[in-house]
Amino acid sequence: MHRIRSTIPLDLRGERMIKIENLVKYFPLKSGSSIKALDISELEIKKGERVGLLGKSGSGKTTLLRILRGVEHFDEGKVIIDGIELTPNSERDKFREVRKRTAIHLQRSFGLWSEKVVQNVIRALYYTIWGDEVLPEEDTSLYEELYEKAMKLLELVDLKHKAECWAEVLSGGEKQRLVLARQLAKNPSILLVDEFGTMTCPETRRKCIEILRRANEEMGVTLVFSSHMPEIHKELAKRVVLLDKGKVIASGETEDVLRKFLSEMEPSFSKRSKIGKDNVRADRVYKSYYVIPGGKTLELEDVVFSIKRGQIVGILGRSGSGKTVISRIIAGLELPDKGKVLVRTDEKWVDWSTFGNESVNARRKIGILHQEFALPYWAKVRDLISYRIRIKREEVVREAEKRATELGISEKLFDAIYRMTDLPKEEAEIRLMRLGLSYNIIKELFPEAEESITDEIHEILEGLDLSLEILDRYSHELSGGEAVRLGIALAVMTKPDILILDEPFGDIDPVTLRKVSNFLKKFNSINGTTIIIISHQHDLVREMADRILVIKEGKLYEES
Ligand SMILES: Nc1ncnc2c1ncn2[C@@H]1O[C@H](COP(=O)(O)OP(=O)(O)OP(=O)(O)O)[C@@H](O)[C@H]1O
Ligand SMILES: Nc1ncnc2c1ncn2[C@@H]1O[C@H](COP(=O)(O)OP(=O)(O)OP(=O)(O)O)[C@@H](O)[C@H]1O
Repeated sequence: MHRIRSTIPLDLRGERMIKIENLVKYFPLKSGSSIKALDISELEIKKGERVGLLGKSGSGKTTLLRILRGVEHFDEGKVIIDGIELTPNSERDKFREVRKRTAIHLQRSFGLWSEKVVQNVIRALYYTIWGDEVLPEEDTSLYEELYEKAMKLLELVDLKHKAECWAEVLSGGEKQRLVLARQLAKNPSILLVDEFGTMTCPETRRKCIEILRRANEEMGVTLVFSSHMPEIHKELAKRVVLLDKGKVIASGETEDVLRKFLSEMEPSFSKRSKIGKDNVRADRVYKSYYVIPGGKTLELEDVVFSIKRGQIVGILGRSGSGKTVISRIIAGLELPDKGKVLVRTDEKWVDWSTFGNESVNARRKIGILHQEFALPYWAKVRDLISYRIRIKREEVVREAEKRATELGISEKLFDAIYRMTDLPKEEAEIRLMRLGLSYNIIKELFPEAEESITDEIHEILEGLDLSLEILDRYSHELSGGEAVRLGIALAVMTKPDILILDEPFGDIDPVTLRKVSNFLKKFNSINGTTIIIISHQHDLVREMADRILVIKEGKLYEES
């Protein structure tokens, strides 16, 4: 291991909180082989330290955090966490004990209750006392006491104003802060945080950094976090540990470790795509959401813009400003309350509010990566690719239309069903249920069949720095960054005319990110694809985009 000068202040060189010795972790794969995810000979973290974990996607950060949380078993070595020694043969009780002393905030996984925001925190507070996430009866003194404490935590994470909202309707960044409030409610000795900054706007990110710093300084919580964002390490870490293929290869002062890591970055590709005619138009779009209780959550007013073929357009705005909503309106997955959104594919303008064959044809040319995308857990990567190719292929759609006619499904209903194929499965299920249908209708209309994985698809995977070996893995056998890159691959491999990427950079380290942004710029240059990117990584969006649109207080502005 390369030791870099450490600047931990003397007063923090206190008692040991975590000690790792000769830790080895393998993941057996369904295919029969296995992956060595961690191989750490030695690592020690003191009580009260703030340690940042850095490393390329797949280097083992999440696995290490999960082991420290007591939810992941390992194969060799010893890990001592707050005085509790874990080995591969430790009894379950030991792992349970570790879980009582730690709290974790996982990447893109919110695990929230389908209840009011404040009740989510009340449950976490209840857990600290009784070890179960129970919601006490309202109108009891216990409920009131926990309510008051929960409101203080919500104030700390700047969500007091959303206390009475249902958790589902929070934006990505708001959910992230709610998760932080829930973890702090558990009053842990060690707080483990996996990629908290990626789905939040710079302002919320600064707030989260402040929350974590205060939890560390005022509550004495030892903080171990992973982040792909150099600025988060600079602002929050007292020490950075660099992982590479499961090994600790450097540990020490933030600037030094970052410099070592970033030296691997490839040069940026200069984009040179041809810009064509308009192919997206928003005409005086209005959209608002209300929730009961909670009131108005969004009011977009008089949104007007057009985008040309071949342009890369970034959409920026604070957390909760409506970026995801706009992207879904562009994709025809939400309809405006007033106004129109039109897209042009195959030289024809299609208004998403008119259901029918033309909109089906346009949908074939749309690629979308959702912010809260989740790959089906048990699916093999190869099968996910086959499905995505089929669902956008013209002959397959024409066959599906014929089957729909035989089943008495109208052209308009077929379009409504086909739109669901661009939504995450859980959401599609809910929407289909509202139409009186089940998800089986999609399987019936689009029967499974194996597609060949062409050289072109191999090139896409490799361009996104994904090894072809993942084709035979299951989606849950991928790291967070590998899953997002697969998500991008699935969105681009059908060569859409319009590609919408909602937070595609979140879980990716800067070195891999450069490869991904270069890949997208080359893809845009070669295919003339219109790319709409929503991301809180503002510098990168500005570097890639031809234009920037900003949403502020319900209005959309062109940045000059
Ligand atoms: N179906 C819905 N019902 C009620 N409110 C909603 C719904 N969908 C979104 N909202 C609200 O609209 C606002 C904007 O949400 P959106 O997800 O577009 O934000 P965002 O700008 O993408 O934020 P982030 O950067 O945090 O992801 C939020 O306050 C959210 O609570
Ligand atoms: N459940 C699993 N089954 C099989 N392999 C896994 C599993 N989870 C992770 N891996 C593999 O173990 C290695 C380490 O993964 P881990 O998620 O710890 O990486 P990471 O550094 O957190 O990556 P990222 O930055 O992409 O989130 C990767 O090669 C990954 O593919």
